Amino acid sequence: MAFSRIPLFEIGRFVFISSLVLGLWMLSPILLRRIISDANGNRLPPGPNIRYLFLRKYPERALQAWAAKYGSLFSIWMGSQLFVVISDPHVARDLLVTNGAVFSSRKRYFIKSRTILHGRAITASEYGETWRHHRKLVTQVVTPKAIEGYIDSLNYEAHIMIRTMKDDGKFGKVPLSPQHYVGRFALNNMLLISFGIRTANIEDPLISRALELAMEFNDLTGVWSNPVDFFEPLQWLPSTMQKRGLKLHQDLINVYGSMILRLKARLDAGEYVPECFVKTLIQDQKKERLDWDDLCMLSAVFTLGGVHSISGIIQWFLALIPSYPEVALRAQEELDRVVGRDRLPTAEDEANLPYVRAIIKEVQRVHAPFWMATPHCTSEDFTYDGQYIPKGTAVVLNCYTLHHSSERYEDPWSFNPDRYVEDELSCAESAKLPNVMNRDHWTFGAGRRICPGIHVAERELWLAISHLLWSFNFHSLPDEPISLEEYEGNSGRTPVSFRLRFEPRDVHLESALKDQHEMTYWTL
Ligand code: HEM
Repeated sequence: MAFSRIPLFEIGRFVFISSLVLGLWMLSPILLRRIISDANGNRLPPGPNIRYLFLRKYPERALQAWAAKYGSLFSIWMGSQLFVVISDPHVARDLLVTNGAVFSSRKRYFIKSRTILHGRAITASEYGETWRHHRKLVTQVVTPKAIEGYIDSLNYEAHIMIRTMKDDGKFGKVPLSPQHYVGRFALNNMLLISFGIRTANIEDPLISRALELAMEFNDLTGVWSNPVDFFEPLQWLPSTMQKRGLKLHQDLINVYGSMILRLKARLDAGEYVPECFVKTLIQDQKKERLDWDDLCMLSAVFTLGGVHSISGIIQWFLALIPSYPEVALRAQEELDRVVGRDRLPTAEDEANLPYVRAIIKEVQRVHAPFWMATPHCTSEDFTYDGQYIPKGTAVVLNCYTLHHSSERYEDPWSFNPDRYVEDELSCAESAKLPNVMNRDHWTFGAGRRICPGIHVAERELWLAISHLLWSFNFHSLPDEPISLEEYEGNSGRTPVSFRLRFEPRDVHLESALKDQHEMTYWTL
């Protein structure tokens, strides 16, 4: 064998030199921080003098410690990629909003952008014409006006969620894991907007399949979780992550692409197809110059993006609420006073229920699903307050630190809905406040890439959480503690699976739901 003829000495020398090169590269920030500067000698924001290859679990804790040490704007290398991390509301506004023309691109992550999404799906698109076009296509189906057109369906899905939880929970006798029920609620809403359909019943196999794909997406697309994203030589080698990414790309096409083809066949045959996002995409395909990858990735990630995020926040609410019976009680008193016990709350009731609204905002603050938002990327060199941020730097919004700042929130580590009880603004309105210290939270990101689904997300969260509070008392199980520290997922976070008993508050639940049955709008 040729290999056996290489002297041991040569192998040892190779290992020694490679380790030395790698070691020097890992420590190169010591030097780079001294030599990288703009024309006026402004250096990079401060930060650790070592390159990291990844931070897999709970990266927000490291961000919190680094923000305390290096300040509100620090820099860090993940492998070959330079990041800056924003941990202050004023810096977030100055960079992401005021200078949005420079701070609104995306880094081309190897796993998320190149392997799974092929650079498509809005979230992975670099800043420019294509992104603008695709974002416009999405935005028009989720404007407040568009939502009014399907608000009854969102309301209906909230009723059905409560109904199935009541029935399967045998009136509070059988403990339930809420994941599947709230996941279906969020999925049905997105399926309606995207394809004009809903899953037929709680056993529909599409629910488990869609939730599985959303979970896999969250696991594979952590901001700092994959060394292969930041260390290029690994990209030339086959790896488990790449294999999973390729499979996920194919699975998304199999599930969502096949639905697109069926919808297109109906259109081609001149059959009735309800107004929905995918119908618009197909009809405008030529005008918008959308290829097959665009169609699949736009519709798949639009649908999937609105599932785990919304279902995650509802699950965090349910994980928290048994520990705060006084909060549930006060919300229920408010609901009973304003809505009464003859019907479930509707979207119109929201303005008259400030405490329920405050609970939702507080859950979004203490359990934002994306502690690091989705990193932006600079498209030009920029100098901010004497600190140089080169073109191509990835920019992380450190929501964990922002949401636990004692300058902005009194007693920030406690769950206290009262802090929002006077806040009459929606999250979308709050994001536009000129004084950022009054902004409610940063859960939906910031600037030109702020979540375009924010209006529909707010509507859904309101309906789901107000319906749950109106309907049930929530009981945790004595032998099954619920962790509020750990979570699943690397990009979007959801609580570790838990069970509760959902006990109907009284007999009124049964009569309020008596006309609510599973139905089908249209099938694909
Ligand atoms: C509670 C639910 C949701 C949360 C917390 C959430 C959060 C986020 C965040 C943090 C971003 C990145 C923003 C940035 O780059 O600054 C984002 C982007 C995005 N979200 Fe959401 N989202 C939610 C629901 C939805 C829904 C329901 C939809 C679809 C209707 C949606 C579609 C998108 C899309 C397409 C992007 C990419 C925008 C771009 O890159 O320009 N999201 N979301």
